[in-house]
Amino acid sequence: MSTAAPRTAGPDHLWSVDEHLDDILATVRPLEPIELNLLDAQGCVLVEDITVPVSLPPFDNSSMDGYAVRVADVAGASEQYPAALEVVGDVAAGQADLLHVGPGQAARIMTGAPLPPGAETIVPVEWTDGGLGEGPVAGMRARSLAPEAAAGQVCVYRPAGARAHVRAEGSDVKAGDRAMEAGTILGPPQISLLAAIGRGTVRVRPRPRVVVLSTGSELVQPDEELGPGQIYDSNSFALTAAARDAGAIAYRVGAVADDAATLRDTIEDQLVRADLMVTTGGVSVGAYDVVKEALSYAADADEPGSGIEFRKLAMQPGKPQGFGSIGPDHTPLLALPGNPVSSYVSFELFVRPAIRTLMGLTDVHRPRVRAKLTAEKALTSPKGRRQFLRGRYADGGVTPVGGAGSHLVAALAQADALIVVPEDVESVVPGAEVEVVLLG
Ligand SMILES: Nc1nc2c(c(=O)[nH]1)N[C@H]1C(S)=C(S)[C@@H](COP(=O)(O)OP(=O)(O)OC[C@H]3O[C@@H](n4cnc5c(N)ncnc54)[C@H](O)[C@@H]3O)O[C@H]1N2
Ligand code: MOO
Repeated sequence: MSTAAPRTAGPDHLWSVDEHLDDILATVRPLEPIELNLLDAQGCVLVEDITVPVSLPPFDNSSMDGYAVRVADVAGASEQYPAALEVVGDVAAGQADLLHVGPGQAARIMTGAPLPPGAETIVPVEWTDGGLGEGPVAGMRARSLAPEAAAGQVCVYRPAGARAHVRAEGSDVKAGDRAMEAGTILGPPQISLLAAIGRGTVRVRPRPRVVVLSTGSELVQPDEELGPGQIYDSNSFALTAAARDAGAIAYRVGAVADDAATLRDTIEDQLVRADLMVTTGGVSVGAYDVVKEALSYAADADEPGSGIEFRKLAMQPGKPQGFGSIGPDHTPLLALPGNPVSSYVSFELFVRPAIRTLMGLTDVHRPRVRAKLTAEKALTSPKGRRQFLRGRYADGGVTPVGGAGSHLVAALAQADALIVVPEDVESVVPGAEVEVVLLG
């Protein structure tokens, strides 16, 4: 059950970081599972148990290029007294018609090829003369150079015990075994196993589709000319990248001008491809703070809990925030503040866990560690605010980069961690232990 403050908390209620996060996580639900092609399921959470349909390996096969022989025929073989065997032909990987290896015989065999009937063990080619009669060889001649299959006689210089260099059927997994459990996150090794047992599709929770929309009439897209008073739109890029990093399929919508009707239309147009919407800017108390203005219409009296609520949080940066749901499908929407550091920190603390919850992941938060503060002077923090300063973490220590200003994107680009200064702490001296969020 959520410990979040009720939606009716009122405009003057100062929300804690935890209350706001709890409210978001109590609202956002994992997406419904779908069947996806294996590679489209990368990074997704499996929702079915996977049973192995066919053993791996499916048949006894050779782990070396060499000769398939009978144990007794090579017992006691040495360079001085080689065992001379009649070569009956080749067994290549994928070959269906297998030769029979009788007493005194050998079949030239390739790695991965089935152990032919009659053969009991494999002698690597390096332990033989390769059929050339000129002492030990380093390998076989390429098929392009010697297209005829092996024939004639081979001299074996070493004995081999029963089933040496044989990979037994089912030695990896057996038919009927549980290969993977629901809840597994599909990384490359898991995708490898699924493909190996013949699964082309799997049932998973899909990646959420996240639409990122920035607002502000001052914003210009990169590569364009800056006019007076204008700045480049960095938030929509930063947050689209962050959404992808969190596991989402992210769509960036370039900056929308500070006009409530345009913003409303744009949001409505985008809803069709969104499991989650993120906006930046326009949530403060200015006359042009258009997100607040545009989304205040969204509450639906017939749908308790719908609509976007704008709040003040006891944190820095990231004080003004909006959260709620919008549109016929009650798509969750997080309205983040416009200052670039504020929007990025807010994303890390609130949007990333929401995306990971939609994916059905249980571990939705960035890892946190304790670290020793390395700094020339004490850090200061406003009373009653949880502060998230940018820092660099290494070897159990953390060093602040840049100041507390929420416009400092150059310092943000140097940071790999957030230093957390709790609400009741106004100063942290160098050498003190602090909590650190690792940004990965
Ligand atoms: N009188 C008050 N003013 C402000 C308060 C307050 O409590 N009282 N809160 C401040 C805090 S804290 C924040 S954070 C900001 C939040 O403002 P908005 O969310 O309304 O954002 P904007 O006003 O649109 O922009 C703020 C700042 O960030 C720049 N910006 C916006 N979008 C982008 C973008 N996509 N890329 C790069 N930079 C962007 C924008 O130009 C502004 O400089 O409000 C404070 N004010
Ligand atoms: O909260 Mo604002 O995000 O401090 O700059």
